[in-house]
Amino acid sequence: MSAPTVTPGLDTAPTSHPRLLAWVREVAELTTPERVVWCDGSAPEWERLTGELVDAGTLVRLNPSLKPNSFWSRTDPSDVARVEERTFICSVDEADAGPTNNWMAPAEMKRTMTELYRGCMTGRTMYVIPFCMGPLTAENPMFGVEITDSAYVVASMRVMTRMGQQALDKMGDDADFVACLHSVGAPLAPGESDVLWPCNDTKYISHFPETREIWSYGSGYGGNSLLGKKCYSLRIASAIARDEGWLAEHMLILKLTSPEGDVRYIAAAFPSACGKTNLAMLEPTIPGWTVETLGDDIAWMRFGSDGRLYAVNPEYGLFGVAPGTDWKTNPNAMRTLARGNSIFTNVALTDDGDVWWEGMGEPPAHLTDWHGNDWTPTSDRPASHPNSRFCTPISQCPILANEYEDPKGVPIDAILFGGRRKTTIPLVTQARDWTHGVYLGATISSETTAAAAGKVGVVRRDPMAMLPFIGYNAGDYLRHWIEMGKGAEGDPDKLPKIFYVNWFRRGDDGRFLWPGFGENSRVLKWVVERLNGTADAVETPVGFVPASSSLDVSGLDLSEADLAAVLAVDAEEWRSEIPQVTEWFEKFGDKLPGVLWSELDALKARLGIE
Ligand SMILES: Nc1nc2c(ncn2[C@@H]2O[C@H](COP(=O)(O)OP(=O)(O)OP(=O)(O)O)[C@@H](O)[C@H]2O)c(=O)[nH]1
Ligand SMILES: O=C([O-])CC(=O)C(=O)O
Ligand SMILES: [Mn+2]
Repeated sequence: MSAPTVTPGLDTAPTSHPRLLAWVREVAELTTPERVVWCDGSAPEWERLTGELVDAGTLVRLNPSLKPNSFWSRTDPSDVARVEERTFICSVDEADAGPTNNWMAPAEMKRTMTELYRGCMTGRTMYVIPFCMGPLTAENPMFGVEITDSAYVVASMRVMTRMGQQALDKMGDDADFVACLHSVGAPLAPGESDVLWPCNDTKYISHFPETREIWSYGSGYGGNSLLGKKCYSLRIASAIARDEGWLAEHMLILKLTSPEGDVRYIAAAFPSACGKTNLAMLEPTIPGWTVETLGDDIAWMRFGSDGRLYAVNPEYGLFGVAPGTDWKTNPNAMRTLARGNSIFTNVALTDDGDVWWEGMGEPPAHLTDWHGNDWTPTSDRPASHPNSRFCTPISQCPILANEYEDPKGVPIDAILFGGRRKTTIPLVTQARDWTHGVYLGATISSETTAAAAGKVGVVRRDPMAMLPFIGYNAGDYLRHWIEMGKGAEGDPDKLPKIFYVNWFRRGDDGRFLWPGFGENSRVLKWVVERLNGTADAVETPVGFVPASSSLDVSGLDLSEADLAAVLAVDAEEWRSEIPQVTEWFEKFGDKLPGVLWSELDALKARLGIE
């Protein structure tokens, strides 16, 4: 290595952006890849990369007559979900990471990770992916560039973001961008053959909010490696949004049209694997209502000149939970996937080259499971991983709303918060006002799911469904939400109304009390009628719940007892939540807005405590 080495691709960049060129060179010198490839986002590039991944065995091409241009992949069994324990907010000041994030000083993290990155792309290709979150036609397009040594990441980023030459051209020579560095952390010695899913036991998902950089190492799983998604559009963007007076949220966006043709836009925040994709693509069971999709995971919301809050989905694809998705629960997802152009990860493979997962009706007599082993219905292990995912273009969604490409976004009428709780939380509750709504969001409780590594089913507080995604101090985040309640130019009347839903309440026998999925349209109808002032509600200590006659349950096979149980506000259950909420709020010290303590005090008084 005495003569200066020339890395193929390094000196033939399709851009003259000085900062970008300098950064790419610096990373290449550190990570020593075999070659550098600038991704153009073209169809031939997709063909080439997926072809190479098929040759390597990382992808298996599905039967083109069933799932055209689609692929099956299996990860290393240790690399199946987000790793919250290994996710860091490296703000200069530790206090800025707050009580809910892991923190390390930026210089120390960079020292540690630089050593991990040194030579980490040896024997591999380094890809440069210019991308834009949100429409390229936005007034201020939100650019990023991801460097990665994973072709799977490149292919997935092509589905999930607007990327390639179009983004690079739009960036010109001086646009700002979030620098996103990713490596699977698995260099190849000369002659060493690759494994199907390279990754490293050491993992870091690090964010530098001040310099707007992301460094990810050791994992190929989407939530850790598709850096435009959680890392940029939630963690980094939430810090930008705090500074600039907007919101970056873990929310779906949908358009709801009533039989009379009235249009409402609804955003909803539920924790990971708690129903956003399903609600966003819902097929209403009540006649005359239609739902159209705008987004299923992330919403960026800014005030418009009319004082209303407008939401844009920054993503270009859907990275959805596979298990539970079928023609009964989410037919629009099935139609989207039937159009092909998708990557399936950790689902099961059928003998005729299609995909299968739990919740998709009767299993076939034989499958290849997500470990690559033979599987039959007598097996005592699931064929798909509970966090197996489909990655598919949102443009294929048959009910995608026209407004999807509008850089201005859509004016939000209602925000739903929600979580997965077996008990306590009613099907739907309307907040008394914005501050009470922020209280409800701040105290969301939900059972953990397989979307993150760790124990499943543990109830935890998940503020605005953003616990793993707030890129700064969560106390400051809640204060920011309270501030947003003043509205643009002090006009709070134009703010969305806030509701809290729970599709997951169970009876004593363990079954879901509410049928969910398409039937959730009944709850959306009640929400709209509340906005219109036409539906009755009962005031309870925790907010307004539907009067039993005001929720449309016509044609629904639901007993009176189950309806009452799913709407019930049991004061005893709520009183037993109070110590947990108190403990939760105490975590924030003096960062917690005082009005949230006042909300808790008022709730205690209404529950007859003290
Ligand atoms: N019982 C019940 N289950 C639901 C309902 N909606 C969604 N689910 C199930 O919950 C799981 C997760 O749903 P998703 O819609 O993919 O969750 P998400 O919020 O988009 O998740 P992330 O992509 O992880 O952010 C799936 O297995 C669904 O089948 C519902 O209304 N009732
Ligand atoms: O980030 C992921 O892996 C998928 C996702 O939407 C979530 O976990 O909320
Ligand atoms: Mn999510």
